[in-house]
Amino acid sequence: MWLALEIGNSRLHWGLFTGTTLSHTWDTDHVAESLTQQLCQCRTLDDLPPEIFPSHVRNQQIVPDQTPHPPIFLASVLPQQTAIWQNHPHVRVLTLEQIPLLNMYPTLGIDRALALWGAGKSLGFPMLVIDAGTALTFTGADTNHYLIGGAILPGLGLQFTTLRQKTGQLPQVQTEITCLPPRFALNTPEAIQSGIIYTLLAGIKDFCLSWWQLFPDAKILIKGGDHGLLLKYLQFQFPEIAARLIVQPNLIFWGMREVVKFC
Ligand SMILES: Nc1ncnc2c1ncn2[C@@H]1O[C@H](COP(=O)(O)OP(=O)(O)OP(=O)(O)O)[C@@H](O)[C@H]1O
Ligand SMILES: CC(C)(CO)[C@@H](O)C(=O)NCCC(=O)O
Ligand SMILES: [K+]
Repeated sequence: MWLALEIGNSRLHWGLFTGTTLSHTWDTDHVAESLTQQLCQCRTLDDLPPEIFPSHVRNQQIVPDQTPHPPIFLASVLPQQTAIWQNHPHVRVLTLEQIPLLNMYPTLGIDRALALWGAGKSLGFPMLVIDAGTALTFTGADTNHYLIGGAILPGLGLQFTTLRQKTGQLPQVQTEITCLPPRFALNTPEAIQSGIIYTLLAGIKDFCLSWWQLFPDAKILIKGGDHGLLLKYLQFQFPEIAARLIVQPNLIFWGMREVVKFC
């Protein structure tokens, strides 16, 4: 048994594995340093506090009582959080060197590399992964596992938030709406929704088409906290693109499973 921990920009993503079987996933808030010190004392899974091992997972009773604390394999894009966790006796920090993708550059985010590796190893290369997280990223590799590259932009939530924070009179607007706003809007909330959502959808479409120009028929997978919303909007606006995207929220854990096999 082992735990997979991805430290994302907004929150922590956990996976509980038995060998190569991913039995549960859950998300928690980032933890304070004081809590990780408490975590270092935990000897069994049951000792873990509910902030880390929530009751809805514990109550599944997938873990026998007194199960010794399993190793935690950690992938992080937050150096400060990595520093807090790396002294934990059960934590093993994963690095880019452990991922067999070719042509990686030194500052590539490990979340991008792992998601791409997990996707490609499971469903085949060439592969493009769209991660609709705090940041929205595109990351692709060819048949030879050679990183073609990608792109990084502010994610859906961040676009709304920064617009409010960096202007004097723009309000916070809902990111979740039931139907698309009018393209040419006559009120502020809908003007913001129109601007962000239509440009984001056009951008995603354009990246997908460019990918299929390079690799016709190649797969594109989508993950991340905003994948559901974006896919819903895409279905309204570009249904033929939406129909070709494959949703897989657990790509990072698939990537970690591939890498941990060899640890
Ligand atoms: N329960 C939730 N808590 C936080 N964010 C959520 C939640 N549900 C959906 N989201 C959306 O998910 C986005 C963050 O995505 P995700 O949880 O994949 O982030 P992350 O992994 O921390 O970020 P990243 O991997 O980009 O660093 C936010 O824009 C937010 O709107
Ligand atoms: C782009 C993010 C923030 C997405 O989580 C992360 O992968 C990261 O910090 N990447 C480093 C820069 C890069 O991937 O080129
Ligand atoms: K991510």
